[in-house]
Amino acid sequence: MRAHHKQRECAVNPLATTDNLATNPTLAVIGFKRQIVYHLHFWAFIAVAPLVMVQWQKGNVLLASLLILFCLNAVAVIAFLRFRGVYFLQGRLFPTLAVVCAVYSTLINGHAGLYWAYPAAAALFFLLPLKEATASNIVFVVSMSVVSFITFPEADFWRITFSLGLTCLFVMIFAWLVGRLQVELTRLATTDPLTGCLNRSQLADILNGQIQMRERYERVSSLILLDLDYFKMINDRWGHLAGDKVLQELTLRIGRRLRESDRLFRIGGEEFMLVLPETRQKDADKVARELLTSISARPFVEGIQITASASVAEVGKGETWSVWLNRADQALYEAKARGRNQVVSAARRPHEQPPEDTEDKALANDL
Ligand SMILES: Nc1nc2c(ncn2[C@@H]2O[C@H](COP(=O)(O)OP(=O)(O)OP(=O)(O)O)[C@@H](O)[C@H]2O)c(=O)[nH]1
Repeated sequence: MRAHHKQRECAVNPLATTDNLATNPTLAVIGFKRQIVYHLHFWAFIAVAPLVMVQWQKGNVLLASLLILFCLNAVAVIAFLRFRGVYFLQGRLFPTLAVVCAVYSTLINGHAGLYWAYPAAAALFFLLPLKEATASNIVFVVSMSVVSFITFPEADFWRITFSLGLTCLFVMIFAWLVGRLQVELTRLATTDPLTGCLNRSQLADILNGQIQMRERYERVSSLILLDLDYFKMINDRWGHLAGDKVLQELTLRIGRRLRESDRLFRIGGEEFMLVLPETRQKDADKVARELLTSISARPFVEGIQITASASVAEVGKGETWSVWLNRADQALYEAKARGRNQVVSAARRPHEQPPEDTEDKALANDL
């Protein structure tokens, strides 16, 4: 029934994913974006570095200096990504310098500078968020139009304006579709298709996030494991499709009771896990009991009457996510063993004192 511990516990440095496989979809997307930034800066450096010499020899000191800045920024971005896993200056300098260099180079070098406007326009969509890239490109196309109007004959001005505008439009549509595809693929990879609950892919990350809140800010979260009782019998008696509908309705019933910040996972066939941020054991116990009541009180589709068992575990100090989950798992076994349709609170680890006790004692002393 349960195989949580197969999941790897290590947090992966997203940049390390240039060569390794990411352990969850979110890390895969971050790794993908970083690879784009990395390769763009690398190849831009290779292309632009020789131009520094060319422009210097031609006496275009300002343009050569801008290109040197461009190359230094490329080296810094690559180095920061490689060794620190962060963007140097948020990756903003490349687009700015690329646009300024292309405009200025066209102004002083004519067509020789103009050719660089096309890759610069496309690069903006790979480096900036879509809205920012679109706005920057509008400014870029307008600037290039003005420069073309000054530098070239009228026929060339129209050609440049339209061809550059069209290039921007095509890349924008492509970037927009890639963005949508990425959101859709992430959703598909992180959710269970039957119920829409989160699947196990982000389980470790979300539990680790709660553990960090506990360690850094003393914000205590709890988790609930909830498992339907004798679900096999439902499938056997009413069929698999009816079983599926029960799982879907169960998800709706649980969802109605949750807060926006709570997370609902389907971690096994008929086993669910709820992560309740900033919720102490006592309050999570109450939620679990209410959930069991909402499950057993009313029949499901086709009059199917079912109950569930649950366990509740508040995160303990110094616990890893697998230890935390394991405590909840043991308590769920206990709930099943005690006869099902009940909530069992996971035992604290021996050295931990429940904070409620301290509060209660203080209250007793006051009285
Ligand atoms: N309809 C349906 N059934 C599923 C799905 N996933 C798992 N199951 C079934 O869920 C049942 C789980 O059976 P068990 O693990 O024995 O659990 P149980 O019958 O609920 O018994 P206890 O948990 O001990 O109370 C199996 O019959 C699985 O085939 C699903 O997506 N849809």
